[in-house]
Amino acid sequence: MNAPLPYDPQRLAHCAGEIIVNVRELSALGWTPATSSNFSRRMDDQHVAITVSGRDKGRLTEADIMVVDLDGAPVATSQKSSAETLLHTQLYKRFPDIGCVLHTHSKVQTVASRLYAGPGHVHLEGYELLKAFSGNTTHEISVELPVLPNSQDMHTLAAQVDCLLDRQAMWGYLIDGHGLYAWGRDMPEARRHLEAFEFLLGCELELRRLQR
Ligand SMILES: CSC[C@@H](O)[C@@H](O)C(=O)COP(=O)(O)O
Ligand SMILES: [Zn+2]
Repeated sequence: MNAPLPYDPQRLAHCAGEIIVNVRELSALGWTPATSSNFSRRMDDQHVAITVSGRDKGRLTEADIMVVDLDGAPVATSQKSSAETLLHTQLYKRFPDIGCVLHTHSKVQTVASRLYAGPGHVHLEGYELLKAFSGNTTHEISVELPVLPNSQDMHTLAAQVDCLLDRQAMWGYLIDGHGLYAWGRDMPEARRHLEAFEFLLGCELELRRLQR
């Protein structure tokens, strides 16, 4: 007889459903080219539903979502989780109220990451849409979106993210030449943050083009 699962399978089905529906829409926008991007949802205080590595994110089914623990180790499966699992689990481990992490590779995000890698951040100021980030109530603020150097070593990247989180509150970061990470307490909040970053980065790129 199989050992009982250490998590609630109905909770996994719910989280997988949420990921599949939302990621299909993000993919239709062209934000997940060539199997890139990864997505996760907290299931409980010890388990995370996350995309299996290498899958076409525009065609996810329940078989493409697996469970890892907060250290990123697979739970009750031999599937291989996202190559960037550690960047998800570090956020769930650090912030018990974070419930969803979304990572995409849109062209806007990738171009912006290249242009702002030098300064190491994108300065966003004066936009009404800054109110899309939870905690902000006015356009009269500024948000610094960090840009980290890319690495294939997730421990190096995670250490850089931890350093930033020690210094500032944030809802996302860019990785140079790579893409964007954004998160929130649940799927709608994470998605709102992701869409707000995408829109604001698009505005900054457009302004640079017009001011040339
Ligand atoms: C297809 S290149 C992109 C990958 O290297 C990676 O950055 C990515 O976002 C997807 O990796 P994955 O292991 O499928 O989660
Ligand atoms: Zn990636």
